[in-house]
Amino acid sequence: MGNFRRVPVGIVGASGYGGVQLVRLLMDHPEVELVYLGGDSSAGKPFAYIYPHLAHTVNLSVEAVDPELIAHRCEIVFLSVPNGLACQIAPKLLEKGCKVLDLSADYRFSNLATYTAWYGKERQDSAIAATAVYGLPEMFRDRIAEAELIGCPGCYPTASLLALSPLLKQGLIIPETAIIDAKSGTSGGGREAKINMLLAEADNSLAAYGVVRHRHTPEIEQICSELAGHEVTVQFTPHLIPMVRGILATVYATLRDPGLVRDDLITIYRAFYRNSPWVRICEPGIYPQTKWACGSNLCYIGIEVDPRTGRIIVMSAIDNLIKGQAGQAIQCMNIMMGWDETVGLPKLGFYP
Ligand SMILES: NC(=O)C1=CN([C@@H]2O[C@H](COP(=O)(O)OP(=O)(O)OC[C@H]3O[C@@H](n4cnc5c(N)ncnc54)[C@H](OP(=O)(O)O)[C@@H]3O)[C@@H](O)[C@H]2O)C=CC1
Ligand SMILES: CC(=O)N[C@@H](CCC(=O)OP(=O)(O)O)C(=O)O
Repeated sequence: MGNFRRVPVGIVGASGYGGVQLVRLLMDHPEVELVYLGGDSSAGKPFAYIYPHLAHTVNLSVEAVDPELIAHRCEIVFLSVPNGLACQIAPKLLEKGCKVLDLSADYRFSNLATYTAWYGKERQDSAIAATAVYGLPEMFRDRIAEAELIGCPGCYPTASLLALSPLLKQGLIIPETAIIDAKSGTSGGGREAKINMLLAEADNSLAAYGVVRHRHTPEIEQICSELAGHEVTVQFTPHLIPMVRGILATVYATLRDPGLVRDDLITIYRAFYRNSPWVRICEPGIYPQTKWACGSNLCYIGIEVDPRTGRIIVMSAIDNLIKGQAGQAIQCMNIMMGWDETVGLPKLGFYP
């Protein structure tokens, strides 16, 4: 046998929806060994007690969060905790030499004043935040490869930015005309009990929320501005839809060149994403469904052009818990470690 060694990894927030996806995916990842699970109210419980369906594969218990102990055991740490906590844990782990992937919003913003304005928390870690890289591999693969700290994107920003990026980077639309109409399943709200996520509240109903003030707006605008090379504002409206997993973002924007037709745009998107194994551009006239992406790390993109209005309509479907959260974090880990970015990630969804 050779001297093959699996890299020890840990998850803080293992009991949550992001945490349980990470556990499932990392247990099957050929390059890593899951050695630590951390949490707050679940600390002290066997993971199999929280998720009995994984009892036959996971024999770890959830432990209290002690950065000293985590850094002693792990080389890579995933933080899947509510906003405002990772910025208290990550600096200690980085100081001890860990690579850190934060699934919350704490390290997504290059300007911490924007974070404080939208998340209401003052920060003391600006030097460390300045080293963080936004974990959208399709846009920032080279930076991710060099990073020690990743601020993984939100689920809506992932779907929205994969739809918008080719248009902004290549100057194909008037940026300020971009409208993002997005729908999410209820797992986007996490496992913690909330009244609006009760079956009786969410089922058989559909409504917008966070209209003109959802905190993903500045995150989407930050990346759009970087891609366009100037300050961009977008209109973003999220909706809660009665299903468990999935996001569909439908993006509308006015084309600069009204002569462009659907097939031109499909060719442009295919070229843009030719080295991105997790983005699939649909055939002409095919529009993606969230069900296609369910359980996989894929983002499906469908494209249409309306010659009457001069608008492009881009439809982007992901699994919010995989490409929108845990899968994308693992994709980033693969890139940071120099592994193929597809390793250990599901290529096929569940259908129907
Ligand atoms: N759900 C989604 O679709 C997406 C979520 N995100 C982000 O990912 C992060 C995790 O989300 P999600 O999995 O949905 O959340 P959940 O509510 O399902 O889980 C939250 C986790 O955080 C842990 N936690 C809470 N407080 C503490 C604490 N003080 N110390 C240690 N652990 C703590 C909880 O542990 P315990 O049970 O032990 O208290 C639990 O495991 C969030 O920042 C979220 O915004 C990002 C993209 C998509
Ligand atoms: C349906 C639902 O509630 N979705 C969540 C988004 C989840 C997410 O990506 O959150 P973070 O940016 O905080 O990581 C919301 O709208 O707040």
